[in-house]
This record gives sequence, C-alpha cells and structure tokens, in this order.
Amino acid sequence: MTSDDAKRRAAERACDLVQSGMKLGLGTGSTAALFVAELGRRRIDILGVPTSEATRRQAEALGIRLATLDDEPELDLTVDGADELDPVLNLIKGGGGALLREKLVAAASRRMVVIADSSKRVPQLGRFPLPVEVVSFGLETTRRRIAACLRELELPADIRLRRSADDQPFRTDGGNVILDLRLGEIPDPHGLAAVLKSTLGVVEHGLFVAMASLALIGGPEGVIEMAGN
Ligand SMILES: O=C(CO)[C@H](O)[C@H](O)COP(=O)(O)O
Repeated sequence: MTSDDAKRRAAERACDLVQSGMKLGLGTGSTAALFVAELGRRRIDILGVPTSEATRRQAEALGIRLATLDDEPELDLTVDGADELDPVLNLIKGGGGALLREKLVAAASRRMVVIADSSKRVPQLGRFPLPVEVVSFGLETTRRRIAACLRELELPADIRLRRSADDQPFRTDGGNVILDLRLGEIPDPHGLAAVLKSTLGVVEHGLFVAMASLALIGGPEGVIEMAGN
C-alpha cells in the first residue's frame, strides 16, 4: 500500500464523521486535500472554513460552501493532517506553511481530528523540523532570540529560513516567513510552546499541544484510531 492509499483511507474515515449541516474546518496539505476531495465526492452539505488559500481554491472548485472564521467563529469539527504526532496526540504542523490559520481554525472547533499515514507517528516529537512563523521585519534579531531560548533549554540552535523552489524566502498566506528548527527531539512540548509563544517576533509555532481529540491513522490493516485529550 502506498502512503497516498493510507492517507486516503484515513481521509475517507474522517468523512464518515461529517454530517449534513456541520461547520467544518478544512485543513491544509496532501492528506487534508484527500479529505476535501472526498467531501466533494460525497456532496455532504457542510459549511467549510479553509485554513489556507490552497484549500480555499480546492474547496471552491468542488462547489463546497465556504465561510471565513470571522463569519463562523465556532466550528463543529476540524479535520487536518500533521507532520508528526506523539502518543498523546501532541502534533507538529506547518510543513505546508499554514500553521497559523490551521491553529486558529482548530482552536475555534469543538473537535480536531487528525488524519495521517503511520509514518507520522513518533514516540517523541522533534524529528521533523519545527516550523515557527515569524515577522520578516527584524528577522535576524528574532532568529537570535529564538537561538538563545533554545540554548537555555539545552536544545540545538539549528535554525533555517524556509525557502521556496525559486530560492526566495517562503511566504505564508499572512505574508510572514518561516524558520524551521531542527531539534532532533522535543522532550517538553508544553514548555517549548510557552517559550516560543512569548518570544518577540514570533507569530506562531507549529506545536499543537493538547488540541487534537482523535487521530485516524491509515495503513494496510485499515484505520487505527488514537484518542487524545
Ligand atoms: O501542517 C500542515 C500544513 O501546514 C500539514 O497538515 C502537514 O504538513 C501534513 O501535510 P501532508 O498531509 O501533506 O503530509
């Protein structure tokens, strides 16, 4: 079974949770795109709040009714992918650069369900570089501030500015840039999340701590369910 098949299984199972009339947060990335495609195929009448311009374009093309988070500040369910998930469903997200809108939409939802293939499961977060969205003004000063925090926490200060295919700094939908932190391991996701959040210049980080209530992991045996908070 390919990774895409596994992701599709998880996406299809997540669609089973969707009922007509729901207000849904629509995630970003290849797995979330499979979910949105399946929603379109099933023609369930939902109102979607997309977490990126890419997802908005896909959902619009499928005829899914859309709203903004300002129109609909309380959502029933968000379904989104993840770059890593640990056994208690703390996540690293932002590989696709949509972490800020993804977190805003997930936080506005009664439930967040993660869909993934089994390669995303890890015993401890940190192998995947942690995306941190920062303002581009004063970028070097923010980078140094983050490096000092990491050294304080005895974590490696290997921080790289994300670049697009044309070698220009990658820009998020909000016009910010992303620093990817190569940490290797994150022994205390709560602690690191708090430190990053209080660092001047940081807009948001890709640690989703205690936000997901369920993960659906697709694989050759079917779909495994993992419960979170
Ligand atoms: O956080 C994300 C985008 O910002 C994605 O959910 C994450 O990168 C997983 O993507 P994929 O489903 O393509 O593996």
